[in-house]
Amino acid sequence: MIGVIADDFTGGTDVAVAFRRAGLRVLIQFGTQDAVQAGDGADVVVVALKTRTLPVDQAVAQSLQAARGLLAAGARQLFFKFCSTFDSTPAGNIGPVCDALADLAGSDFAVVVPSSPAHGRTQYNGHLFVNNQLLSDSPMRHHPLTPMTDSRVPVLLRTQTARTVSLVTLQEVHTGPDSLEENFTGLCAAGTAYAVVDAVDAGDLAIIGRAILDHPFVSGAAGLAAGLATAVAERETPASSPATPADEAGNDGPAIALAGSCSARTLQQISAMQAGGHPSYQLDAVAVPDSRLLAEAALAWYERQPAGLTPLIYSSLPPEKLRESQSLLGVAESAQILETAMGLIARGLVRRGVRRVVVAGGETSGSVVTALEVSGGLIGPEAAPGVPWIFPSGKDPIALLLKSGNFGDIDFLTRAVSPGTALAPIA
Ligand SMILES: Nc1ncnc2c1ncn2[C@@H]1O[C@H](COP(=O)(O)OP(=O)(O)OP(=O)(O)O)[C@@H](O)[C@H]1O
Ligand SMILES: O=C(O)[C@@H](O)C(=O)CO
Repeated sequence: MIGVIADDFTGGTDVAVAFRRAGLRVLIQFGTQDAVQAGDGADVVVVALKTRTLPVDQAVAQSLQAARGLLAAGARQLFFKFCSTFDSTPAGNIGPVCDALADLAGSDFAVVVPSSPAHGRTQYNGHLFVNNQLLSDSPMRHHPLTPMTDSRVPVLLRTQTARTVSLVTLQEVHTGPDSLEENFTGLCAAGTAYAVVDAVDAGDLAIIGRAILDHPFVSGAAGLAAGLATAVAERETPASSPATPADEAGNDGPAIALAGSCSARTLQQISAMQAGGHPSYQLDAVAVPDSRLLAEAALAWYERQPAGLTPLIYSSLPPEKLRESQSLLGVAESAQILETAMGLIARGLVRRGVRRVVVAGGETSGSVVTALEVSGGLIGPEAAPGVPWIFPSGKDPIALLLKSGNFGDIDFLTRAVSPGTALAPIA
């Protein structure tokens, strides 16, 4: 089994689905728990954490706890999933977490591969590109928590670790898996702890995947997972077949869309659902600044809806209205009221028989997952690149779709709530 430690929730689902695409059986667990549940014959277990912007010592401690759980559950290889835009600061957390996990795995050499071509992230001569733009020229340079103003991955990593970092170029990758493996052995013998490896497409990542199949510790984004998964599927028959409709029976009942993201794409997806005739209900925290009352009113509205048309409950506002709401209630306060309300609503809806819960927004997803007491589940079909259905292992036979604010095309929400979509990929 490969044990993955992801530094955020949506990164966890992204890496999980990259493994699943190659036919592997993948489980995801949200947060560290007493023990990692490897279930019956999982090929990959992902522990999704929220450590990306925590203080270094906390990020290291949580990552180590997750990794120990994965090793105890039988992981033969540890994979640290960081963001494909190398989201971090000079203090970390990628370098310190890699140092700690490498030591735990007894590894004195590891690859570092941010390239994720499916998301438009590629690396050439150590420079990271986002949709053909240098990382430092991309919108990531304005990120509020981890502004990325240098595109040179080896340089970024050297500020975060005292260990030796080397670059392996695309030309070296193109020599093929056997000579790449020899290259890695030589680098390791010469004292390199981390090889930052170039890759611009899936073929490059498949070569790297073959060369690192037996490394005790590797690090990278979902692109590396795809390359590794290809190599695993070539060498081994997956321990168990991927999720089948039979595994997922019972998940195709009534659906709901819950939107808390105020991103431009989510606003378009909400309009598309409304234009398609789906009844919709807006949570207004300014009029009713109380989570419980907001939730009760929304659930009462839900009970009045005719059967057959999947409703949408949302709090999303366009930027100027959002600013108004935030200035009246406070940024953190309004978010807290609405996130708590969404959690209560999700719980009330599942009690009323809803079986497919589609959520837009990372923070909103976090509060729904917590309110539904979802500790993890089986990764199912992909609704959009990097957005898989999740079939939680808990008591309720539900299917969850957690969508990052900007992910998916305009009709994504409409398609996601259509009957049958949890059992088959959405076209
Ligand atoms: N009407 C509103 N007034 C104030 N805050 C709101 C309103 N609607 C939503 N919010 C808050 O805005 C935040 C949106 O964050 P969320 O992570 O859910 O979406 P996102 O940032 O677009 O998604 P992602 O993190 O996946 O990119 C949440 O905390 C939510 O509660
Ligand atoms: O690697 C990525 O870009 C994503 O999986 C991610 O980490 C989102 O936060």
